[in-house]
Amino acid sequence: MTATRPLQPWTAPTASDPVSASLRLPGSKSMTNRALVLSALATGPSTLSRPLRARDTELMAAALRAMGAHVSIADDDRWLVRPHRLFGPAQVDVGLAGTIMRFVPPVAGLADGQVTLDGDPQARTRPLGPLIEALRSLGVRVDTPASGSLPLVVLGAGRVTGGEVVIDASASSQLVSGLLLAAPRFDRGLVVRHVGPPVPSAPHLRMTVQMLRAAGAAVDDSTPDVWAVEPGPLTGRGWEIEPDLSGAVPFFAAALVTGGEVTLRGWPARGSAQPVERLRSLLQQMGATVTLTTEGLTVRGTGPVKGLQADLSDVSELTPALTALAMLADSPSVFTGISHIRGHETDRLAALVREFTGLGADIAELADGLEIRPRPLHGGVFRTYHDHRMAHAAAVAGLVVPGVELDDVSCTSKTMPEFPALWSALVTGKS
Ligand SMILES: O=C(O)C1=C[C@@H](OP(=O)(O)O)[C@@H](O)[C@H](O)C1
Ligand SMILES: C=C(OP(=O)(O)O)C(=O)O
Repeated sequence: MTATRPLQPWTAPTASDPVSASLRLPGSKSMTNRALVLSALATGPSTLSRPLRARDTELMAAALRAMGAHVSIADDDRWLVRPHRLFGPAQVDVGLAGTIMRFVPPVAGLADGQVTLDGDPQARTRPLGPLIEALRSLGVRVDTPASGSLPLVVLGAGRVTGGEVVIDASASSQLVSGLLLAAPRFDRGLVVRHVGPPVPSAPHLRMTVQMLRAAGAAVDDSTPDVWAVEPGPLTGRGWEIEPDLSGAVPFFAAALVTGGEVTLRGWPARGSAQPVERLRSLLQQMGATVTLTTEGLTVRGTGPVKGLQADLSDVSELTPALTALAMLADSPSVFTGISHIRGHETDRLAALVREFTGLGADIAELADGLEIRPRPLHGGVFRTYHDHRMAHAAAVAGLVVPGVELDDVSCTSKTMPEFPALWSALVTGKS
């Protein structure tokens, strides 16, 4: 729906020295967009401190505003949300954001009137059908094309009865998160039961439950694959948005491949909503040391990068950056549990294989993952397919492979518009 951005070709800078940086990175996309939704559904005003300002979050703010919420994002460090009765007609541009296309339709069901959602061409191919079916089974009227995806029209009745719903959420955890975030406002609350192959991204589901509880909702997630949300008010509150751990991973990868050191400042001393222990373990297995001090979260490269055999289903959005690391390792890697990332911003398994093969890599697609046997790479064109994390992967490889030419780096605006500048500063030692 939004005008297409002009492509921005970019040559990934090569590092001649180990990187050494202490960075303050933008806020978490996942936390910012959950906080915006919960705030719009609350009984009183909320603030978001240090939110992420990027395409995904600005479009979420616009979506909620289009449905009647008062959302002010003028101040970079403090966004304000004043809830208001939700109503249509409203037009929502989801861009390429999974969080908008999966979190907004249940909210639209609560609005009084028609809400139309559409997005980038690639958004129309991302899995949405199970959520639409779930909403229909709850009595929400949703019109879609025969493909069962975007563009869709939610004919909100101003209320949703709620009850119980069965869904196959193996294509994306966001199909469950979207239902849960709006569920306290359903007349009877909601029980979501997943039936099918495993739901990926468990830490994101835990984040959904944690943030719902922080907003005053009663949620029972004690039975695997079942989530029960009581009906009740959500309270307005002050949300402290943590720095984005997934966005930090390419910077940490830079520490590994150059034998340098990167500190992510402003990391919560304890109690993060993001899977930091899991990341720590993965990076340590690849040869890093990871320490948490009062300054922040520090990753150091200690020698050669080591290959990794890992099921990445819980942290699948890290696959592109970890694949770049694996390319530069001293032994093979196998990543499994990530068949669903074929439905991310692009088919990431196919895209990673195609583009790294073009740089000379030995990389093969598995039924549910990737196999990488490191060998010397060479420069060349690397297509990013509108996918911010493809750009991150190319940037990591480019640190040690001269001449990695991205066809477009503007896709990083999805979650970190400042990525090219921050990356160049990291490499030139000016961060
Ligand atoms: O809920 C969220 O904020 C997210 C959930 C995950 O989606 P999938 O379960 O589709 O992988 C993750 O990959 C995405 O980047 C963000
Ligand atoms: C899968 C991702 O995004 P989305 O929230 O659009 O699903 C991602 O950021 O890696």
